[in-house]
Amino acid sequence: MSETSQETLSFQAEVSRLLDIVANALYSNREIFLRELVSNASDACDKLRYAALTEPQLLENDPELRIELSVDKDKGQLIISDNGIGMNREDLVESLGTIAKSGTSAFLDKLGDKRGEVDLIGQFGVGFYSAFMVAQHVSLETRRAGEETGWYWESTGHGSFTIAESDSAPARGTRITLTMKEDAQEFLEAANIRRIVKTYSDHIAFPVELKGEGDEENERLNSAGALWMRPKSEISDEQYKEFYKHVAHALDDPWTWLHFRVEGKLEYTGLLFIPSQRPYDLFDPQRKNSVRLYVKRVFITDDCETLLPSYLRFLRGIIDSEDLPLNISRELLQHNPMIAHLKSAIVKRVLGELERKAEKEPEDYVTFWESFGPVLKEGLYEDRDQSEQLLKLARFRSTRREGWVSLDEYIAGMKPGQNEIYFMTGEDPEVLRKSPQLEGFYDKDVEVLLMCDPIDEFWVPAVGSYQEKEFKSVTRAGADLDNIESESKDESQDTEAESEDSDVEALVTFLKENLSDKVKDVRASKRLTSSPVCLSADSGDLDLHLARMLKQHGQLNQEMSRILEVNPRHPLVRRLSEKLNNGADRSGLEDMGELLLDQARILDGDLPLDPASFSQRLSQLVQRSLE
Ligand SMILES: Nc1ncnc2c1ncn2[C@@H]1O[C@H](COP(=O)(O)OP(=O)(O)OP(=O)(O)O)[C@@H](O)[C@H]1O
Repeated sequence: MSETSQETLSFQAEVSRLLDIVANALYSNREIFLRELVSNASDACDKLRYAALTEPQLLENDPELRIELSVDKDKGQLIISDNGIGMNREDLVESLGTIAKSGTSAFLDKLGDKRGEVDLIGQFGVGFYSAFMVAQHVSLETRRAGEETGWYWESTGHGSFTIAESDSAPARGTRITLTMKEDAQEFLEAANIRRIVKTYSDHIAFPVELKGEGDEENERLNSAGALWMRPKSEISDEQYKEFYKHVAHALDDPWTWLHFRVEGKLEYTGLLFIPSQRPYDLFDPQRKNSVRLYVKRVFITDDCETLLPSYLRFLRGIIDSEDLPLNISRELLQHNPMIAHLKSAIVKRVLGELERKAEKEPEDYVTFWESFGPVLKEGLYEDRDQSEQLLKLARFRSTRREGWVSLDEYIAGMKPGQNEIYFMTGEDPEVLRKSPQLEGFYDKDVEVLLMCDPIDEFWVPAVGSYQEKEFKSVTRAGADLDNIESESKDESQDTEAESEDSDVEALVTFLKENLSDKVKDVRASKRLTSSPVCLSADSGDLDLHLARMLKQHGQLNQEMSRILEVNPRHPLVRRLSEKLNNGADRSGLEDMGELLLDQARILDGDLPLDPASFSQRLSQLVQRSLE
């Protein structure tokens, strides 16, 4: 390196934290560092091949792209070279000093002291930095294709790295030298290197070679060639899994994969994976789709926004087209009608496969749903053409079952006289289960779906119905249980209910007058069985949970006026009613009315309208009862 240009730079704070984790207690199988470095070298070759489509001279002097591993036992070094795209100074500082991934800080915070957790770090993928699991010193010489200046980079992984111009960098591409830690000498053994490459990197599309000693020829370690072009029968499950880890930069096993070839007017091959673990940034709006697009085996981009709908953004893998033009820009490619065609074909295939899984392996399907259901549901809102099929695939928590229920199962279990699909939204199914609004539904054994993903608030109104059955929120007063036949009750109970209603009529009128500025209406409730009161929304009004969510996010300023339902069968309500009918002191009853309303608000997860007055009223009440 040339001394004059040498500079020492600090790693971004997140990188330092990550390196600390990586170097100390990361994976039980450290050997995957080699997979990561070979994978990067292969990506670098892919990038060069793409760049050479428009600038063929970049490949001119050295057209055979390849990756070479060599060992210097005396120095305890493993060297990984590629003749791919290489890096210039900016690339080096950007790529090997910072982490561009969004949500890194949040991720590291989450990792906290659970440092050993392979699962978590595996979702994140540490790539190049995994070299520090086995190396005490990492140096790198590189020259970007088509550029004059070569660069040197080195670090021991503690806080900083050094960068300088280099005279000895390869003519093109990157050479990484790992000086191994004392306890990582085993990775200098040819037998181990052979085994590791065969295990993890056999599918790499470029030759991976082990440099021969002295005059010996290089030894080819992998099969090379695009894995997805081989017939399915020649690919083992292990090979599929390793390929997934390479394309997805993941450590988990895929939940399933689809490998298909389509011939005819448009020809393409696809190898798509559904991960088994939910990536940590699945809901990050910055997150990109990462199905890689190839044209005739040439990698084009892993950022073709129009190739997948965003509700399938959990997919990983490749699509390799025979028809797309090789030489158009990535931007123009996005809008090529063939991409739209590919997209709809992928959607059809993936949803078809999910339907098959749901039917044939329902238990396994549920594990998929638990990871990716909330994302798939975005499709209900975004892609109305698929909503029928997506609704078929959706699974829900419900009041009547422990596990998950499909809409078809729900409909099959509907009660005589029930025409609607009842649901309730909230944050936690267990809290919802105890909601007073559900009492009447429990009483008549009518199943209610419990929806707890934020997206549920949006797709339900957009979709409206399934199999001609409308979705109806139980928090709307309109969700009337009168029409549904009850198994436990007979006609005489209905007339009884009517007389109960008329008993509390005066109380209802009284509360209406007194609370007119705080509620829209007061009604004798048909649904409450054990709670004295609850709030509900009028049929045209915003659902309770949605209104609360919007308020939290500053999207709704005013308080929505609600309906107060009182339970005519509850002893407290009946007692109040009697008092009123017997001409009791009205001001005491007014306080009671206020307390009932606040109680309903609390049951709904809200604060009393005026906490100070609430507390005062409550104290007075307790005091009186003690006297
Ligand atoms: N051999 C190489 N040739 C050219 N560029 C490389 C090479 N190795 C790494 N890089 C650059 O460094 C970047 C960071 O690599 P790193 O392995 O840390 O992350 P990644 O491959 O982008 O993603 P992941 O962390 O998911 O593996 C790469 O995106 C690439 O730009």
